[in-house]
Amino acid sequence: MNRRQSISDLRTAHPNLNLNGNVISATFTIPVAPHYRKGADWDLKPRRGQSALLDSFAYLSSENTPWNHTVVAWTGEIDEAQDVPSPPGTPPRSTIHTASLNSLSAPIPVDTDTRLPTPPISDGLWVSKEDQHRLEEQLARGTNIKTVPVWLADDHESKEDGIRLKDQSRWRRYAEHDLYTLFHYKQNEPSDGRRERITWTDYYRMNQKFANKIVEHYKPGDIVIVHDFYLMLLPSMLRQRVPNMYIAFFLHSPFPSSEFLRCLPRRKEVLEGVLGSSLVGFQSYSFSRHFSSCCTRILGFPSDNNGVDAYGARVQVGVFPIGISASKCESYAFSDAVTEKYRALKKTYQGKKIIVGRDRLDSVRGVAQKLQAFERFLEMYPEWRERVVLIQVTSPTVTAEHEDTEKGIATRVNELVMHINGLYGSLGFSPVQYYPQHLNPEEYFALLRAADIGLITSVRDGMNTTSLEYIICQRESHGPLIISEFSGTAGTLRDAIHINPWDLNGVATEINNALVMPGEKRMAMQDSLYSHVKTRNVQSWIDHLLNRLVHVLSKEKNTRTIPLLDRALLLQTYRDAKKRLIMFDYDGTLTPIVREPSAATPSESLLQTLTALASDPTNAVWIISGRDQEFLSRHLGHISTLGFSAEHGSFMKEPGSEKWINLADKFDMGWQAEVIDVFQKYTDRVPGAFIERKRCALTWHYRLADPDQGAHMAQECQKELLETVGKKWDVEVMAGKANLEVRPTFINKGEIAKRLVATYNGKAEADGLAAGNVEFVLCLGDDFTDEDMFRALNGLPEEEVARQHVFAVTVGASTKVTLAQWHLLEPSDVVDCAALLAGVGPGGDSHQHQGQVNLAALSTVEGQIPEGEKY
Ligand SMILES: O=P(O)(O)OC[C@H]1O[C@H](O[C@H]2O[C@H](CO)[C@@H](O)[C@H](O)[C@H]2O)[C@H](O)[C@@H](O)[C@@H]1O
Repeated sequence: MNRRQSISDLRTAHPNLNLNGNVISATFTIPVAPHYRKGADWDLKPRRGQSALLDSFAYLSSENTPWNHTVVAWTGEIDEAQDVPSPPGTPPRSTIHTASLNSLSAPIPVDTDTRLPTPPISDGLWVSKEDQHRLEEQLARGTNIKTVPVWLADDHESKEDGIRLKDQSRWRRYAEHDLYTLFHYKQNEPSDGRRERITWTDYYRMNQKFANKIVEHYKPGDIVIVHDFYLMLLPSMLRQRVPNMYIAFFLHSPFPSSEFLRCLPRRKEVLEGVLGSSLVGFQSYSFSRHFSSCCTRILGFPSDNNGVDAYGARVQVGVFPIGISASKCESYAFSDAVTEKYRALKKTYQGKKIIVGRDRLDSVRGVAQKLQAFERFLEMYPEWRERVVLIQVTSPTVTAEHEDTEKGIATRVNELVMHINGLYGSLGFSPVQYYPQHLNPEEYFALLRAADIGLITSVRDGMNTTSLEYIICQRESHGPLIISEFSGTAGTLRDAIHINPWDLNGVATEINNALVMPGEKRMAMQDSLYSHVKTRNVQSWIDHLLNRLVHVLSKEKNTRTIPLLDRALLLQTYRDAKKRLIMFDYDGTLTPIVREPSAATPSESLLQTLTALASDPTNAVWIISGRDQEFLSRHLGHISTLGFSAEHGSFMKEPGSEKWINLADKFDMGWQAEVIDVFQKYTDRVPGAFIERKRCALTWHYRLADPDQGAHMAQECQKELLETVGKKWDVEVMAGKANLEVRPTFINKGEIAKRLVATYNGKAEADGLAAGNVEFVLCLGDDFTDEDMFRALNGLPEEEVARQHVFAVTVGASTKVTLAQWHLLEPSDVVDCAALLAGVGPGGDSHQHQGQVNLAALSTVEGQIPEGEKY
């Protein structure tokens, strides 16, 4: 079956999706490290690390999948190549034009370059436009992974004829200093925000430049997979620009519990950024559970084990442990060159058992714990002294950001090695053989084959490639794998020996157990691990992630995404209308949701905007809220030209009038006492919960309670109310935003919306309004009580209001399940739009007269937000 056929099969299987077969992978750096040669072809070298991810890219780019694959990534730090330039068009010796999989993604960093690194150029490296194009060409055609580079530089450094690259590592600073650290449960010093403001701005702008590049290349039907903690804002930035884009996010690193994530000052932005995806993937179940629980505890979004309800849309969360390219690893590990080195190693260590460790020099890899456990082992089991050697290879850490902390670790590790060798070594033998260096791939695989035990003691990691490569290398000798339970990989390797690296006695005991384990048991364990690594390889990982995304997308209840409100169309319709009706919900629409209901007060710019809008005699402006009269009168009552509907339609107050009309006065309120009893029972059980007593409706709030307990008890309470009060009285029990509300069924906001349209249609010039029907209806709301208004407006006959004159707008995500036709993201956008109509500036000043607003500039391309507007 060829590619085109497979894609057409996919389309047939998912007719509601518009898949075109393209996959864009957004990852931090391009698969190769480019070295600049002014006026000549770039020198492209293999990039260190991330072998599994790069293998998945190579696979997606190959003929073995139905996908047409492109990688979008930053060039990485660029330095100048130091060899003699070749004439343009002639590939230099070291240029990777037909880079093989092996050289691009060697499991051990391959660094054939022995030259000293070029010193950084203080005023930056100037790269001409022509040379930029040359690299783009080389990456598009010259490698086996089609790559589109993102050029990162300050705007004032990007000129028409080229780009100046200065302080290039700034683009990784926030991710590596703040996110990487915290995600691995390491705490930075508390911050006064000054340093962070700069690094965060770079992080934000870096994500934005990725979004620009992807949107530039995007075609409807493309799938975008965003990788790792460098790009956590990207999913939402893309969603804002192209609401119906198919987006998945995969985190390669661990994800911490909410108790830890809370320490991050930008925790909300980071979580919200990821929630722009339809599917969020993690290495292990505990990381996925932490993420969902952070969304609930930090953002207040309901969640369960399978996903998060964010802004009214479902974001699925899943577990996809990454694998390695097992067959590539195997053929390399059992090549003649490696076998030769393996034999040499075996000879050198004849009569000794070999324990092997290969880690990056980073405190989370647990090298110090490993050495301490090994020392304990030699102490507890003296019979093994001089008969066991630990060969520990430690590659230098990659980031300059952690240089200081990692220097301390290097010293500690050296001290431990010397201490153990001093204690248990002799002139002719050192029990710890320590190699702080990069190994070449042949030596690395030979070592993994020669070992009798693989020992991984990381205190935190997402996925551990060495453990998987070790399993492949032990195909014939069946050496057990001892792995830390804190490694994301441990959960998938059930037949490995799991240890707690903080329990030195436990690790020592397991080393001994592994050494004395009978051959049959070792073989059985190895068989199971080997077949796991062979089948759960990197190819099946990416297939699984993509299949799951397609499944999630096709099962989405709401395959319709709603466009961002077209402000130009809104303003034009507003200007053309002679009679207008504008209805605003309050909480979550005009003011953001906050922890305490009493704290949701209107901002100064909101008050000025509402005053200006309602003072236009052509406008009827109403606040239609679940709030009571007292709250609305206290905060908005001084704007006499506003109309009010309180408690979900129970009370009304006309513009200019002082009198509230009770629409529920004929209704028996006997139900209230019964509801209060039930609410009280749950309030007693849930610390932080409280009852809001209004004149008619009653609300039970649990936003201040533990989110899990609150949500669970709200379900119980709702069930109880439906079975008791709900069976006796004609009342509705509604689950709102961290609340439960009860009100008479016949009263709702939809009835109010219908009533207002009918009333204003009937108003004549005598009432100060133009004769005839309303010619502009704008209705904005955020929760499901506001859906009643949208439903009512959608159901009105054309004779009452023309369809093109109605703007039903929900506040939330474009993927929200709603009856509205448009969306705005947050209350501040609502205030901006209202200010636009009222002809006042965002601060409430009336300098921006209606006639001066440029309609064309307001137009949106599939919901595009102009760059910088949201920041
Ligand atoms: O119809 P609305 O104007 O949207 O009012 C609905 C309810 O909003 C209030 O509660 C909600 O907002 C609070 C402030 O942001 C928040 O703390 C609470 O968790 C939300 O449920 C209000 O207290 C209720 O009376 C309204 O019915």
